Amino acid sequence: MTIITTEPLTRDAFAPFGQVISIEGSAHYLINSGKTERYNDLAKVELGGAHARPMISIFRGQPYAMPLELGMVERHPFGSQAFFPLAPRPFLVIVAPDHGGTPGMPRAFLTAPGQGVNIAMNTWHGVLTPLDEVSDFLVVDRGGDGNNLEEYFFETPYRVELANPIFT
Ligand SMILES: NC(=O)N[C@@H](O)C(=O)O
Ligand code: NI
Repeated sequence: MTIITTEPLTRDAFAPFGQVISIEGSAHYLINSGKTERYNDLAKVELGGAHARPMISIFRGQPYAMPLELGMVERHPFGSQAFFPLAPRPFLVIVAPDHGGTPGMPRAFLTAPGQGVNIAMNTWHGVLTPLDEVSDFLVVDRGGDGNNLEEYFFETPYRVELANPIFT
């Protein structure tokens, strides 16, 4: 079983797969008579296909034990998909490049507390993967016509390991 070791989530490292959603390092400006900071336009929402519309949902995800057995990745051909944690806890973001319609070697990013991601349209990714405890996420993705889910099952699962133990 091929081992994938987690790496820290950074904007540069994640750029081929989407954007990092975070207050840290983001431009912002005051609104509401100076009572509110607006961290503006943090990610690129992509909506394709017929009758496309944005959807806002909340996902309550069960935690996954580590090391993780990764048997499948998926992608959404008609839209991006953003996950922002409603509690400042790390979670796992697994993505993979596309090689002629099938996923290449996956990468596993471990978020810092307060980081979320927007996975670009048609990008291979693992499903929402909370760690340690049940976690709620605000999700922005695409509604509309057509099948917006393509799954790929690996012949042999990967084993995803934490670079450093984060939960004691
Ligand atoms: N199926 C669904 O809504 N969620 C997945 O797309 C996921 O990436 O978790
Ligand atoms: Ni998805």
